[in-house]
Amino acid sequence: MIGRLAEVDPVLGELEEELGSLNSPKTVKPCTLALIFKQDRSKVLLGYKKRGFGVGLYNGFGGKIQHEESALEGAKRELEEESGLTSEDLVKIGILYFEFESDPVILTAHLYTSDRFNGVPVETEEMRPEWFDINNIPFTKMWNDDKYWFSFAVENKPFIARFSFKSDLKTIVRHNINFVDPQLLNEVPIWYPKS
Ligand SMILES: CNc1ncnc2c1ncn2[C@@H]1O[C@H](COP(=O)(O)OP(=O)(O)OP(=O)(O)O)[C@@H](O)[C@H]1O
Repeated sequence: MIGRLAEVDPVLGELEEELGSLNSPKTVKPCTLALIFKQDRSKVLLGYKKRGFGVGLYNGFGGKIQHEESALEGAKRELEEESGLTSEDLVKIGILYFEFESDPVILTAHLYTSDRFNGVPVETEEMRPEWFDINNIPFTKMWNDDKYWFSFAVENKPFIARFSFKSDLKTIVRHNINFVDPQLLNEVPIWYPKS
């Protein structure tokens, strides 16, 4: 049977098959990622990661989705934990699949944006928040995939993308990006890890 992702692109279909197969050696790590904009979208809030995966890089706010939590619930929780902000208006704008050479884990990032939020950004143990002008995003200090998709999030163009990294976590050996119907973003399963 052809799955929802295979309908979009065969490269995503392979991934869907691997993640959906009970015998697959691949395992998934579902994460969230939230980008908060000023209401006129002139600035975006990024966090400088002080520890853990992606330390030393600027990124949106997010982390692992807990078992049985929805992606949206996880996105709201992680946003609050890492930035001190709350938002009732997170809109899903993308799904990113990341693979790393010689690593069976496929990291998925469920990407949300919002230009309405409550609170004032606070520095936490994990992140130091900073507003950036939308025309001056610090791509050289971010994950290398970000420059490929960031503008689509800013412009509200729903997409699904897949990136394959070398084990240096820097070199992208293959990538593909597909614009999709926004409805599809909510239909693709989260594929919680098997145990
Ligand atoms: C490879 N290219 C990448 N490009 C852009 N963003 C990336 C990324 N790879 C991971 N991310 C994001 O980085 C955060 C990790 O979150 P992080 O909190 O460190 O996860 P961690 O496993 O430690 O979970 P806990 O927060 O402890 O639950 C999470 O938002 C995830 O979407």
